[in-house]
This record gives sequence, structure tokens and C-alpha cells, in this order.
Amino acid sequence: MRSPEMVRGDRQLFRRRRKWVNGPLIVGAGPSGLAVGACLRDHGVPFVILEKSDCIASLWQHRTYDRLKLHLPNQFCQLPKLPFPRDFQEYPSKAQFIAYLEAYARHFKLHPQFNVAVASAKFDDTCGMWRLRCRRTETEVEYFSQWLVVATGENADCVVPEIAGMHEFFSDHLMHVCDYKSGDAFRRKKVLVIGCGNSGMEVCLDLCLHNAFPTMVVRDSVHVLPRETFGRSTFELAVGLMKWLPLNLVDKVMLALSRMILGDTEKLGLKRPCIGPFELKNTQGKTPVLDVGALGKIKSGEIKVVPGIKRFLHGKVELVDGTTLDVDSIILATGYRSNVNSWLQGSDFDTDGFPRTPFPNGWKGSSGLYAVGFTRRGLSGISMDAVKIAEDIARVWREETKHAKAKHMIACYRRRTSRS
Ligand SMILES: Cc1cc2nc3c(=O)[nH]c(=O)nc-3n(C[C@H](O)[C@H](O)[C@H](O)COP(=O)(O)OP(=O)(O)OC[C@H]3O[C@@H](n4cnc5c(N)ncnc54)[C@H](O)[C@@H]3O)c2cc1C
Ligand SMILES: NC(=O)C1=CN([C@@H]2O[C@H](COP(=O)(O)OP(=O)(O)OC[C@H]3O[C@@H](n4cnc5c(N)ncnc54)[C@H](OP(=O)(O)O)[C@@H]3O)[C@@H](O)[C@H]2O)C=CC1
Ligand SMILES: O=C(O)C(=O)Cc1c[nH]c2ccccc12
Repeated sequence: MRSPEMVRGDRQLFRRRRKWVNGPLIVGAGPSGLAVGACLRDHGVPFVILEKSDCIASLWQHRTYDRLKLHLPNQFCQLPKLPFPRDFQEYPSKAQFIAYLEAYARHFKLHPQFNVAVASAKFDDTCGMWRLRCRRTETEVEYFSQWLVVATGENADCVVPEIAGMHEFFSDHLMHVCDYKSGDAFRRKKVLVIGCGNSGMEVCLDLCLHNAFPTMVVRDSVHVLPRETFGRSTFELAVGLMKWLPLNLVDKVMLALSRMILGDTEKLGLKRPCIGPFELKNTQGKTPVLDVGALGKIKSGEIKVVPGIKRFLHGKVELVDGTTLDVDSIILATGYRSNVNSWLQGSDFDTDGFPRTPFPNGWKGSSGLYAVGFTRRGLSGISMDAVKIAEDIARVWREETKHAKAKHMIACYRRRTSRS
């Protein structure tokens, strides 16, 4: 008599399929995976893209709010080998960016395998290949490949902090910003937005524009810069200055300009970090806020700024300074994290799920492992990684296929000569 477990086990075994991939396996069909695919296509290298969601760029399609626009200008956000259409505004909308990515995938004939979640990946010494266990609805599929490109992103999982009383008192009125679409559902409501990065700021602005009453929690410090300085992108200006000046001087210039344009943000409860904005971004990945209007609403009092949270009570929040506020809903704008450690085995990634080798060399690991999109440099970092990864794989691919082609030609020649 076989136990139910055994029967289930047998069934799983029966359903597990194996696939040997000719060329690299790319995990993730966001901008990173698509960019690597496009560059490999350009080199004539075949590949397979595995994506756990049901579409390309799932972060952009399923986990961002309606008001979102890119906040760096066009030239820093387009992917390799296909520029944005000419009629794109300087800061494309989310809809435009998604349309561009769809067109990108079509143009390079990228056809990711959707609904395939990679559950584990490890390098198998015995066969000298990466072995990936994947779930596809009811089936388990095992993929084998000589190369593995990790393209699952810096924003794969949401950060949900544990704050006393939060789940107990607000479980029905609590969401992460990745599920927020617009302030429509929050009209006239008192909304506590936890976190003051770009998401926290922009959601507060959106809430204001929908007649809600947002309060933003700033537990520590934040750099706010104007999106534009003298009519030019602040980011572009900083990148220009970086060619001539060391980073700490660039930061000093940008902070002086920001103070001139925005005033003293510290007076608004937005203490600045000790490290400058671009150095902080490069060393710790903490993105400065590029202001698109939230600061004006903070100045006018429409967005309130409060310090850290001590605990939640029924319908209320108690802050570290002892004050208590009434709250209807909570939005967690507390950031994201990489998920690489939950599925990739090996030592090339650190405990935060980022490549151990520092920028600009983190794109290449050992045994045919690559990482794209972990430079903390947004979409322009992705493009840089993708070009290098595809060139590296293509070089080996050409060598190997040259040998294979030569072997094939010799075999054909031998067959012909032995017949005559
Ligand atoms: C709200 C927001 C706005 C941003 N705006 C800008 C901007 O204006 N300019 C800029 O330069 N950068 C911006 N960024 C940063 C970054 O450039 C983008 O988030 C970009 O989408 C990152 O691309 P990616 O492909 O590396 O990761 P993602 O877009 O997150 O794509 C990763 C894909 O991998 C899939 N995946 C994850 N785990 C698995 C698994 N185990 N198996 C299979 N598939 C898996 C996911 O479903 C996802 O589709 C923004 C980020 C956010 C969150
Ligand atoms: N228009 C655009 O292009 C946009 C771009 N983005 C990008 O998306 C990425 C993610 O941004 P975002 O979602 O804002 O995440 P971030 O990681 O940038 O910010 C998270 C914020 O949450 C705070 N936080 C975390 N845990 C707690 C806690 N327990 N209590 C109080 N505060 C907490 C952090 O504070 P602390 O610093 O103290 O840890 C920080 O202020 C960034 O690269 C950003 O630039 C996001 C939105 C719009
Ligand atoms: O928007 C983001 O998340 C980015 O990572 C884009 C970005 C890369 N480098 C920066 C420096 C300052 C502000 C934004 C970015």
C-alpha cells in the first residue's frame, strides 16, 4: 500500500521535465533581462528568458502607481540598441516606458517563458552546467545551461517592517506602496505614509492631489534635490560635473544649488544625511529624492512630516517623540530588496543578494554566472552591464561554435571520402 505522500512524490517525479538550453538562461524579463536578450540577439547567440510573472517588466506593469514617470531624462533610461521614440517627453510616463519595453521585446524577438518561477539554481560540477529548478503552474521543470544571467533586480521583494501593533490594528488598512495605484480610494482619509524615498514622497503628493491627508514618517534623514536645476536635469548636470570634479565636490555643488532652489529642507523635518547625495547613492544605494512637487506640499502643510514610529494602537499611531495621531490607513513606502539569496546557491552574491565584487566589475561571477541590474545605478547601470555580459558570452560562444562547426565539417569530409 503506497502512502499519499509517495503517490504525490511519484506524480511530481513523473511531471518533472528536463530541458537543455543552447546558450544562456536569463532569469527575469524586466529591463535587465530584456537588455541582455537584445544584446545577445545582436551577437547571434540563442538564449532562454524565464519570468515568474505573466508579462515583461512586471514591476512596471503590476507594481507601480499610475502617476509614475521616469525621473531621469531619456538618454539615461533607454536600453541598448534601440533609442526611445522621438516623440517621448523628456521624462516618459509609466505607460510610455512600458510601451517602449513591449516594442523592444518585439523588435529583438524576445519571447520570455512566462509563469516560470526559478525556485533554485546551482552549478552542477558533475555536468559542468547550471541546473535550475523551476515551477510552472503544476509542473516542475529543470533547466540546464552553461551560462546563468541573474536579472531579477534590486526591487524583487517588498520590505515590510515589523512595527508593534501594525498588523494587529491595521491589517485591513495596510498596503505596501507596490500595491498603490492612485489616491482615489483615500479621499478625505488620514493616511500615514511610512518612508521618505521617491515612492513615499510621490505617493504623498498623489494623495494630496486626491484630497486625502497624508502624513509622512521620516525616521532618519533624506536628501531632496530638485529634479531640474536652471531648466536642466539635476542628474544630468551632476553626471556632467563628475567628468571634471571628484564626487565629494560634485555633491557640495549640488547641495549648494539645491539649497538655493529649495531652501533649507532641514527646517521642514527633512534632515540631510552626513554623506552627500551621489556618494550615498554610489556607496549605499540610497537614492536621493528628485522632487516633483511633494516639497511644495510639505512647505504648504498639506503633507505633514513626523519622526519615527513607536507603536500602533487602535486607530492611532504613537511616535518616538511621544505624540499620538489618528490614522485611517497606512502605506508602507519602506523600500525593496533583492531575492537572489532565496534561490541562487553559491558564493558570488552577498547576504543582501548583491554581487560581492564591487562596481563596475560585479556583472561577472564564476562558472558562467552573470549579474545584470545590481549596480544601484538605475537603468543606465543596466545598459552598461547588458552590453558587457553579451560581449563576454558571445566571445566564448563564437569560439565553441567555431570548434563545433570545424568538427562538423571534418566529420562531413570524412564521411564523403570514406564513401568514395
Ligand atoms: C517605482 C520605481 C521607479 C523607478 N524609476 C526609475 C527611473 O526613473 N530611472 C531609473 O534609471 N531607474 C528607475 N528605477 C530603478 C530600476 O532601474 C527599475 O526598477 C528597473 O525596472 C530594474 O529593472 P530589472 O530588470 O533589473 O528589475 P525588475 O524590473 O524588477 O525585473 C525583474 C524581473 O525578474 C522577475 N523575477 C524575480 N524573481 C524571479 C524568479 N525567481 N524567477 C523568475 N523570474 C523572477 C520579476 O518578476 C521581474 O519581472 C525605478 C524603480 C522603481 C521601483
Ligand atoms: N519617479 C521615479 O522614477 C521613482 C523612482 N523610484 C525608485 O525606486 C527605488 C525604491 O524607492 P523607494 O520605494 O522610495 O524605497 P527607498 O529604499 O528609496 O526608501 C525607503 C524609505 O523607507 C524608509 N524606511 C524603511 N523602513 C522603515 C521603518 N521601519 N520605519 C520608517 N521608515 C522606514 C527608509 O528610511 P531609511 O533611509 O532611514 O532607511 C527610506 O526613507 C529607488 O531607487 C527610487 O529612486 C521610486 C519611486 C519613483
Ligand atoms: O530612480 C532610481 O531608482 C535610480 O536608481 C536612478 C538613479 C540612478 N542614479 C541616481 C542618482 C540620483 C537619483 C536617481 C538615480
